[in-house]
Amino acid sequence: MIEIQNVSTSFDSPSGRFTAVDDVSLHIKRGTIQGIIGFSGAGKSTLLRNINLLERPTSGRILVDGVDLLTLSDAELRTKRHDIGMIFQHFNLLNNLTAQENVELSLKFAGVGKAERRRRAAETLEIVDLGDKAGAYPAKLSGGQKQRVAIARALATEPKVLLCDEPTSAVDPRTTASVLQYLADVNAKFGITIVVVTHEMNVIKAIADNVAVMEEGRVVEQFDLSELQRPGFHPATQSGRYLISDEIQLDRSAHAKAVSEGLLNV
Ligand SMILES: Nc1ncnc2c1ncn2[C@@H]1O[C@H](COP(=O)(O)OP(=O)(O)OP(=O)(O)O)[C@@H](O)[C@H]1O
Repeated sequence: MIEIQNVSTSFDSPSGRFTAVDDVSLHIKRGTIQGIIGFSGAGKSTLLRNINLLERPTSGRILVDGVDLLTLSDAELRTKRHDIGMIFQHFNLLNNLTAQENVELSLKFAGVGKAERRRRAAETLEIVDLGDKAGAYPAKLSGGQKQRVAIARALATEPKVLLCDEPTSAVDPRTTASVLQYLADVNAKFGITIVVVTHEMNVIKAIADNVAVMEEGRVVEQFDLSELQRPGFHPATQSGRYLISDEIQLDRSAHAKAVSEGLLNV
């Protein structure tokens, strides 16, 4: 589904060229929830932003559904990005628009007509249980509600991939569980492939199928969440204490059902 091949991303800095992502290769299977974890500055957000070319890699290839994004024209890339939704730590909603209008805006950019925009935005807000907040401005919403509007906005164009950059870092622990539950449900219901960047292992443990550990721009280790008890983890994984974090309890029955029915091939 997502093939990250030998991707490097460098920036100019006052002290010279700085490599934020250093020769990373990662294969993310369709329908899985892939976690990316690491300390601050490890390159996680840059790698995530490489996937939709919000940050263009300096070298390497990014394939989404077999399409090499770096070969696309600007117009082709704009169209392809409708398949790749994204949510951010600080929600990135427009404060002068209502929840409904924020969601409609992404549909407008996707070229959807006015009546259809209205219908689809209302429908998508229902998915995150915010139908009753459609007319509310962001200032009147809690952090969790804002993130749910952001999820609705990302889902409105019916993406195949959802990129999540620290989706729960700006909300309290109880709201974290609720936001993660919506992400888990969206994955199970629509088979959307999700990539979650976080520095919190309990987030990864709650929803991810696989995790990649980043350190200094490199993926130093990848493992399946079922392997947590095995010995021999990389020092970065051990020093991050990623193996012993607290648990967040979610209802994963929809996920288990989707796997047993073959909707999700994890
Ligand atoms: N546009 C940019 N220009 C220059 N340097 C950048 C740019 N974007 C990121 N960096 C640098 O690249 C490194 C990796 O940043 P990145 O945000 O990807 O890390 P991260 O693991 O997501 O960290 P955090 O958890 O703090 O968000 C950092 O040192 C950062 O300062």
